[in-house]
Amino acid sequence: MSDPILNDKSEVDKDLAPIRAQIDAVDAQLLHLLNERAKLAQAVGHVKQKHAQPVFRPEREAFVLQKIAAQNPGPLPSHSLQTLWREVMSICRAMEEAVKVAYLGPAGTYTEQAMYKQFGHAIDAIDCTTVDDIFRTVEADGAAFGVVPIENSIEGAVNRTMDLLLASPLKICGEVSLAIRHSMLHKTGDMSGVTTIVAHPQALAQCYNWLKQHYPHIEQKPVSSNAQGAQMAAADPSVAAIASDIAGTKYALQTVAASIQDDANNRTRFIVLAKQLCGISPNDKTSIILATPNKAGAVYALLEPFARKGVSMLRFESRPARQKGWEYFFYIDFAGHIDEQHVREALAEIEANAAFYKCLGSYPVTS
Ligand SMILES: C=C(O[C@@H]1C=C(C(=O)O)C=C[C@H]1O)C(=O)O
Repeated sequence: MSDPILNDKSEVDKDLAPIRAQIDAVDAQLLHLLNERAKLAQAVGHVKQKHAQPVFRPEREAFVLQKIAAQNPGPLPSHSLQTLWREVMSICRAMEEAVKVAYLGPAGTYTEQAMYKQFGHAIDAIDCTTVDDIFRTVEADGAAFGVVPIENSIEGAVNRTMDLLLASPLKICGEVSLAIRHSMLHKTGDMSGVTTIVAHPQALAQCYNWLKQHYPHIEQKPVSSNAQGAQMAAADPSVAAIASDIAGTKYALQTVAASIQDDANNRTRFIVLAKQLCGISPNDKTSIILATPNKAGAVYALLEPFARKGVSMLRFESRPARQKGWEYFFYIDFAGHIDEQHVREALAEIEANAAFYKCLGSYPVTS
């Protein structure tokens, strides 16, 4: 007697065979088209080389991603296609040259995730130990780009990044927003012998209530990155780390508890640093730093051209000024690009009246 399961299987195979043949044919077309695209990127690379132009053009990539969403006939969701296209562009870009990107390492940090989200994986990633190191590396041409955290939805601004932006000649040419989900990680998963929980101070703060509820008596120790904490936990079972599941997998740790951050909508925004300025994209924002004379109504008066010229402010942060004479530096993000007429006019007035003015750059908005 014939085996019904085997029979079924051959029935399934018979039904699948023609569809799989079509998939193979589509793959062959995709393969051809992807290589055609790569050859065009190579041709673009030659032109750029001739004119000494940068390989990575964030504004052009933003246009490509916008077109993908606008022309998408479905059923694939646009955001998935955009993720795919970022990788396609990354691979095509690498045909011109693999761009060097400095990030806050070691491997397994959220900054690494943000970097790959922005640049795709076909890059030359350089891990740095501090935010200062990233600025220095890009300033010294050790990398064309740097990715650093700038603000978290719970903890607010990353002060070191803010302070370095004030002094550095580097420009902002992109931003990345990432959902931050922390896990409690341990070598075996058995927390009974754990005496120390390590993480970046921001991660410890983002899990404050959860830690108080679950491990109130275990000492918390800040380290320079969550991935460094994960490395420590991998080497010592008396240490547990708070980091991403990606870091957990990278360092062969068990997840004791997932999504332990106090706010489910915990997000961090990262910026991309470079020496190059970014052209106009479909949707831009601009970052500036200002200081006003210390008198009543000065901030209001200084920013009035924004209202008059129809420029929308997106973010307003202040940092104490260390120099004498000014009380605060104001870090302002607003909608628009410095090459747009109304923005240029508003900024010219603001610059003329400010005690201090610095433009950090215009760059594509990303969600
Ligand atoms: C091909 C280019 O170079 C890079 C790759 C891009 C792509 O693959 O679409 C787009 C912008 C650049 O970062 C280009 O500038 O057009």
